[in-house]
Amino acid sequence: MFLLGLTGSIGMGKSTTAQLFVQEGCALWDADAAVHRLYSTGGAAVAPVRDLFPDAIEENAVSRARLKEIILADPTALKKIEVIVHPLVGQDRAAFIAEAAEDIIVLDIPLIYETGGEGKVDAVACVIIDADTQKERVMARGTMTLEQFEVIRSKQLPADEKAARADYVITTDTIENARRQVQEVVRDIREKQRHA
Ligand SMILES: CC(C)(COP(=O)(O)OP(=O)(O)OC[C@H]1O[C@@H](n2cnc3c(N)ncnc32)[C@H](O)[C@@H]1O)[C@@H](O)C(=O)NCCC(=O)NCCS
Ligand SMILES: Nc1ncnc2c1ncn2[C@@H]1O[C@H](COP(=O)(O)OP(=O)(O)OP(=O)(O)O)[C@@H](O)[C@H]1O
Repeated sequence: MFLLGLTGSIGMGKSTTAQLFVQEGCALWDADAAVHRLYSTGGAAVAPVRDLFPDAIEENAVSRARLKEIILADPTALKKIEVIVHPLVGQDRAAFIAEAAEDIIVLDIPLIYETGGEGKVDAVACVIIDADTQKERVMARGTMTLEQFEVIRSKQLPADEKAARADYVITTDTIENARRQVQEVVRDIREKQRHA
């Protein structure tokens, strides 16, 4: 079993590329999706977030809209939320890995370098696209203001630094190109595993 970390800056194409790995027969665990589960009604992050930021709770779930307002108003808020969320995300990931049967498990982890996660995987693939396209794509989603996008981006390691540290770099200019690169990565890993 091979653990491949998939990372990249906000809006550079992690989720889209992750689905291309699934189409090549890889299992996928998604850190952002784990956060969604943790924030939803009954999720393990709801009570600890409520203790710190009661205004972030709506109908017994963590409201991302409220959380974004809080993060924008309070520069220390995101760090406090991360202290709650990241250990819970780690537990979710460990449970997934223990269950998976595929030969390659892709772990979609936006903050793999920022959180020291690279030591827990066998290799890292990083998606990359130029900064103008990144901004256009994030703004086109309509889920964040430019200011919110800049806050998040400023907390992330620069994209070129991530790419320089990664074992594989996937350019997300078109889907077809990204798919070819994903197939190449999968072929390389399966080849190496055969010789291991
Ligand atoms: C800031 C929040 C409310 C924004 O929610 P929203 O639904 O608008 O965006 P989403 O969760 O899809 O995040 C978009 C992208 O922002 C980036 N991002 C999210 N959290 C962080 C963070 N703490 N530091 C840096 N980048 C981050 C990631 O690239 C992510 O893919 C939300 O991301 C959050 O609660 N983050 C804290 C938890 C966390 O650290 N998650 C990161 C994965 S473990
Ligand atoms: N290879 C590609 N070719 C063309 N468009 C792409 C490609 N990959 C991603 N995109 C587009 O870029 C946008 C962002 O992609 P995606 O949601 O996969 O990014 P992400 O890195 O997962 O984002 P986030 O960090 O915010 O979770 C989407 O609109 C998607 O359609």
